[in-house]
Amino acid sequence: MAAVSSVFRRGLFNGRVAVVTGGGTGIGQAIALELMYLGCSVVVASRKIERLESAAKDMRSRISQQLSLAEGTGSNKHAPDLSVVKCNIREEKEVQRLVSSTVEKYGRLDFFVNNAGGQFLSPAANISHKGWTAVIDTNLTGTFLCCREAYKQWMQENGGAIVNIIADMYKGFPSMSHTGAARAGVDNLTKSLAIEWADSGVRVNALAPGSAIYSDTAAANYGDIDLFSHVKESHPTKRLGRVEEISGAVCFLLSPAASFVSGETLYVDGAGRLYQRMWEIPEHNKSKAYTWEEDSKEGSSNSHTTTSKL
Ligand SMILES: CCCCCCC/C=C/C(=O)SCCNC(=O)CCNC(=O)[C@H](O)C(C)(C)COP(=O)(O)OP(=O)(O)OC[C@H]1O[C@@H](n2cnc3c(N)ncnc32)[C@H](O)[C@@H]1OP(=O)(O)O
Ligand SMILES: NC(=O)C1=CN([C@@H]2O[C@H](COP(=O)(O)OP(=O)(O)OC[C@H]3O[C@@H](n4cnc5c(N)ncnc54)[C@H](OP(=O)(O)O)[C@@H]3O)[C@@H](O)[C@H]2O)C=CC1
Repeated sequence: MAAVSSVFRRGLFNGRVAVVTGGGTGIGQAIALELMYLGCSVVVASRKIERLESAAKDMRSRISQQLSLAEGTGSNKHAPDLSVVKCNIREEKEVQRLVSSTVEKYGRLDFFVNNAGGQFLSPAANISHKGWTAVIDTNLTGTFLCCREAYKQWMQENGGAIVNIIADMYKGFPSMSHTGAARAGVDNLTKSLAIEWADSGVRVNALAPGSAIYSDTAAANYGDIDLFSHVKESHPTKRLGRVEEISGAVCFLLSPAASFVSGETLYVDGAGRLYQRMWEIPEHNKSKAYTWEEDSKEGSSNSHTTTSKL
């Protein structure tokens, strides 16, 4: 049984309740596991209910084994609970039900982690309207709906903390322009909500994982294209990131250690955004320099008369 651990102190989140969208796979699963390890009950939500339920079964075993080992006993009065909810974050009513059923079941909602998301590789010129809409609806609108419902149904009156998982779109996102645009939208939404909801005691932050956090499900999304090996070679660390390197940072943002951190985007990317070359530009001579010589030539479309300059 694979281990679960944390650099944070055990019991840090005892009695707390979190929703983690996309919490059955990859990064979301690690976030859910670390929160549970720290005492938080978690609701994981996504579309594929069978995969989610099977993941939850495995997660419960891992956590109960880990907690028993750590306590040196088979029982733990703070044992955190794990629930699954089928939810497509693109559907407003499903998001409303996700939040209402969580509040109904647990009587509170302290943390909301907007992790669900994704995209496909494509040059911008080939993205269909439907494909663009699918990615924007998932990553931008879905995240907005989750934030809004968490706030309206619980956090407005009771406070809380939200973390929005975005992506490394610091320099644009060629080959995934739809997700770059959506995540930049969430980056900005995060700042707006941090201000609008400050008077309710709600902190809202974003976390941008570097483009190299390996999980089988993340890799499977790209079929035969070995995206992660490609990224690894051009990464300053010369390795891939691990899901627990993201979950620890999410736990930090949710914890009292970040009580004065809001409206921030934390890049967890091993400096990848500062270094990575992510798009090959073929040799070409299409970039024409502006020169005063050309500009002032008789008949040039850019030439100005003295009058027009005034
Ligand atoms: C050099 C670059 C380095 C990049 C590094 C990588 C960094 C990022 C890593 C990650 O994010 S890993 C996580 C990956 N996980 C996911 O992406 C999972 C979630 N993804 C999805 O659910 C889909 O990708 C989706 C498109 C967001 C939604 O899919 P869904 O199944 O719900 O939509 P559909 O209704 O099937 O499709 C709608 C529409 O979208 C177009 N489309 C979908 N997939 C592709 C594709 N592979 N290629 C081209 N176009 C696609 C298409 O128009 C679909 O409509 P139809 O044609 O099917 O009618
Ligand atoms: N891995 C990486 O290198 C990076 C990842 N990210 C982002 O991190 C997040 C987690 O990705 P990762 O764990 O790597 O990849 P995964 O593919 O494992 O995770 C994506 C998760 O999102 C869920 N999901 C997708 N669409 C929806 C939807 N419409 N409604 C509800 N749930 C949905 C999926 O579940 P289901 O199919 O059951 O709905 C799945 O659990 C994503 O937002 C991803 O884009 C960002 C940068 C880099």
